[in-house]
Amino acid sequence: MKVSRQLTEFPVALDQDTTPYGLNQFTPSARSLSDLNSNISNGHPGSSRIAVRMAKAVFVGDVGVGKTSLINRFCRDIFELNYKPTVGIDYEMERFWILNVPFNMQIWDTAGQERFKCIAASYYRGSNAVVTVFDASDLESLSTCQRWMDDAVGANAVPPLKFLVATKMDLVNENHREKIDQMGLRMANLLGAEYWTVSSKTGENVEQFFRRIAVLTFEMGLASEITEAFTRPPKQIHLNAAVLRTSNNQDGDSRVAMKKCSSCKNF
Ligand SMILES: Nc1nc2c(ncn2[C@@H]2O[C@H](COP(=O)(O)OP(=O)(O)OP(=O)(O)O)[C@@H](O)[C@H]2O)c(=O)[nH]1
Repeated sequence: MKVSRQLTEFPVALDQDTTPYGLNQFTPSARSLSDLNSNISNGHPGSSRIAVRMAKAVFVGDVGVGKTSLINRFCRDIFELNYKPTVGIDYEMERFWILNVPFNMQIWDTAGQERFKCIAASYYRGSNAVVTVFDASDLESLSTCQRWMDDAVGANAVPPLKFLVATKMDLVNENHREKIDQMGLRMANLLGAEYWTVSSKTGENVEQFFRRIAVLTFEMGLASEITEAFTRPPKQIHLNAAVLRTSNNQDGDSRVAMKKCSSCKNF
């Protein structure tokens, strides 16, 4: 069962750049990815005391290309033919369980309309993934993808993962698919992005696409934590309340002294 909830208030935009690796620097191994893929679900495997991990994905692209429809298909399993423009920005949170670890994906749906650009752009920071969307039945929307991607990625000190998504594939004639794929792939290569084709109307590839974002951002977060743990100075290791300090005395013995952490009331 998928858990989805919409917040009535926007949480504060993440202002920390927590992602140290971009797609170019970090290529997950096929084995670890398949392991993760076989262990990912949107359901609850049972209660867990493990801390919830979090990632932020931002969707950008021209007016009416299908950003909201894609998110709605995944989060609510609905599709509406009536076009309702996004005003400013919208937000969804989706819970995944990966290897029994709870993982929340913040999904930020930005407005394609130029007049909302400033509002939307203020939410680009702290993204772990940027998804640039174009309409496969209107290739003019492909030409603006580089600008959307550059703007969203450029707001992050740490490069996020990049995805280029062709929507409305149900409107594309079979004979044109190859041409769309060629053009989409060429643009994706230029952007350094992973390329996907989806249809929010039929649901084609939608679930797989979001799982892919979840798996890659989760794995990237872990890699980041591991790197941080191994590069942290060994002389200061915070263990909840205590600060353990290792010092060498003149005889070369290693001693461990416990010091009260300044922020801790009880020790
Ligand atoms: N046939 C078809 N129509 C789609 C698909 N995705 C979106 N649409 C239609 O395209 C129109 C625009 O979709 P939205 O999802 O609102 O587009 P958007 O990118 O969020 O637009 P803005 O909020 O203005 O930026 C709507 O009428 C949708 O029904 C699709 O996969 N297939």
